[in-house]
Amino acid sequence: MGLALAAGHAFPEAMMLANLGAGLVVAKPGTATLSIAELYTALHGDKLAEFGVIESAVLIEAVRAAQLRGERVVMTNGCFDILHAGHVAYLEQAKRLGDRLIVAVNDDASIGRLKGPKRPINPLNRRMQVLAGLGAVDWVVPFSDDTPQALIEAVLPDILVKGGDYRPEDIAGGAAVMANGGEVKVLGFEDGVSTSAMISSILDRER
Ligand SMILES: Nc1ncnc2c1ncn2[C@@H]1O[C@H](COP(=O)(O)OP(=O)(O)OP(=O)(O)O)[C@@H](O)[C@H]1O
Ligand SMILES: O=P(O)(O)O[C@@H]1O[C@H]([C@H](O)CO)[C@@H](O)[C@H](O)[C@@H]1O
Repeated sequence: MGLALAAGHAFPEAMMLANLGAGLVVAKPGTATLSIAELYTALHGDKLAEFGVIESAVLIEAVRAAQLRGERVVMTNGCFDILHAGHVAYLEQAKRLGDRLIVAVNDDASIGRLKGPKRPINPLNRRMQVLAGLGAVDWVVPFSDDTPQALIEAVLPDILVKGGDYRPEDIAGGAAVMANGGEVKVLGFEDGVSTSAMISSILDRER
């Protein structure tokens, strides 16, 4: 309770935290300690167990809890309109850099502005559903801006990555991640595979 008051919490909130902490400690055998991560998880309950498609406010809480547990959080972003082998290879490579992988996905209007009015082929919910089904992916979060900069600045992952078609200095949000002590990495590139190439190939065959 003293710690909560010293951290600036009001009296009722400090009492609630002290009570929650006491409940956790008495459930342990003998003389026991309590970590901030344990208190945080108890406070936020089931929400932090969520994985898959998630809204940004809940994601930020889940990331903070993961980082308090000592987990390294990796983040990337993109359109992922028609998922292909290049995407899967780079997402698997991304996951191997840490413990958790977040994929931020452009919403439909954002893709229309970026890639033209005939895109996306697949709507946001379907694109997010496919990504969430990959073993390498922990959380999928949508964003509606032209770039994921604001979202990345709020999430502050430990490692920010993009595929090999990017240069580190062109990666939106990279400066904020590095200023926070994180890393920015460009991963491998699977030659000859892209969503646009798949669409062209289908159109050629059907002509
Ligand atoms: N062939 C590939 N190998 C590795 N990474 C890739 C490849 N293609 C795309 N990526 C990565 O996947 C993410 C999403 O890219 P995006 O959805 O634009 O794929 P794309 O196939 O290039 O699409 P489009 O052809 O519509 O531009 C980006 O981080 C990009 O670096
Ligand atoms: O699918 P793309 O074209 O790789 O995804 C874009 O990535 C951009 C990149 O993060 C710039 O550094 C981003 O600005 C854009 O919104 C798409 O997510």
